[in-house]
Amino acid sequence: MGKASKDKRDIYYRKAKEEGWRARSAFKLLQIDEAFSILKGVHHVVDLCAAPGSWSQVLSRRLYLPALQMGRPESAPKIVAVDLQPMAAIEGVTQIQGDITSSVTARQVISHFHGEKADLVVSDGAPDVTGLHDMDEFVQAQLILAALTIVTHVLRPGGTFVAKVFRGKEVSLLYSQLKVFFPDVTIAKPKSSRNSSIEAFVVCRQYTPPPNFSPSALQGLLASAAAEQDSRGEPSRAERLIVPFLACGDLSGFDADQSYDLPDEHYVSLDPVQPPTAPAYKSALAAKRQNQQQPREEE
Ligand SMILES: C[S@@+](CC[C@H](N)C(=O)[O-])C[C@H]1O[C@@H](n2cnc3c(N)ncnc32)[C@H](O)[C@@H]1O
Repeated sequence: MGKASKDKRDIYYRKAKEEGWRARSAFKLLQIDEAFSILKGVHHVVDLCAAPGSWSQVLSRRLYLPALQMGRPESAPKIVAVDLQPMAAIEGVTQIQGDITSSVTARQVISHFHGEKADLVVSDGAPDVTGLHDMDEFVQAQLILAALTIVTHVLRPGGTFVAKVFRGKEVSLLYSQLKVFFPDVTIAKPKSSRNSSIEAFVVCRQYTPPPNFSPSALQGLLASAAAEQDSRGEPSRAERLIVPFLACGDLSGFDADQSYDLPDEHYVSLDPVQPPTAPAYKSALAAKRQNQQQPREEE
C-alpha cells in the first residue's frame, strides 16, 4: 500500500475514533448520503449485514435521535439491523441475528414490519473472503441477491436500495438484474473506500417492481427471462438463476472513481457454469487460512 492511501486510511480510521463510530465504514454511508441524499425523508430502514454497527449508528444518529430530540418518540423511525454476528446495542435499532440468505431470517425481517414498508434498505455485506476472486465474487453476489429478495418484500415503491458490490468483469449482469426493479441504478465509490479495493456500492433508486410482480414471483420472473435469453437452445435450469454474476476477477477497464452508465438490457444470458458449492467455499476458505494467503482488501 502506498503512503498516500495509508494516510487516507488513517484519516478515516482516526476520524471514526474521534467521532465515536464503530468502524470507518460509517464514512462510506455518510458520503453516499452526501452524494445521493438517500436518508432524506426516510422513516423506516433495514440495515443488512450490519455488524459491528457503524451504518446502524449513522441511521440512529441521523434518523432516530433527531425524532427523540424533537420530543416525538412515537413517530421515531423503525431501524432493523441484521447480521450473522451479534453487535452491541444501538439506540433505536432493533437487532436480528441471522443469515440473510436463509428464508428464516428473511421472514423475521419481513414480519418485523407488520405489513408496513421501508423507505430504504442498505446492505454492506461481505463474505469471509477465500482469496479466490471468482468464488469471493460469487458469494458476494449471493448476498446481494438475498438482500434483493428481502427488498422485494419490504421496500415501498419509490424506495432506495444501497448495496456493496465487488466489481468483477461480469458485474453488468448484476446491474441488469437490479434494473428490473429500479429504473435508476448508479455505482458509487465513496472517497473513504480504498482505491485499491474492488468494492463499490450500487445506489438503486425509485423501486418499481415490474407490472403484476409479487415478491414470491421473483424466482419465476428470473426463470422465464433466462429461458427467453438462452441463446444456446439448452433448457434453462432454475439453479442457474441464483447466479447473479459469474466473476472472473479481471478488473481491467474499471476506474475506481468513475461512475458507469449501465447497460439498457434487462438481462444478459448466463453461462452454464455451476456455482461453487458450500463445501467448495468452505474448503477454499480453509486452504486460504492454512496457506496464510493474503485476502483481498475490502475497505
Ligand atoms: C463489512 S461488514 C459490515 C460493516 C457494517 N456496515 C458497519 O458499518 O459496521 C460485513 C458484515 O457482513 C456480515 N455478513 C456476511 N455474510 C452474511 C450473511 N449471510 N448474513 C448476515 N450477515 C452477513 C458479516 O458478519 C459482517 O459483519
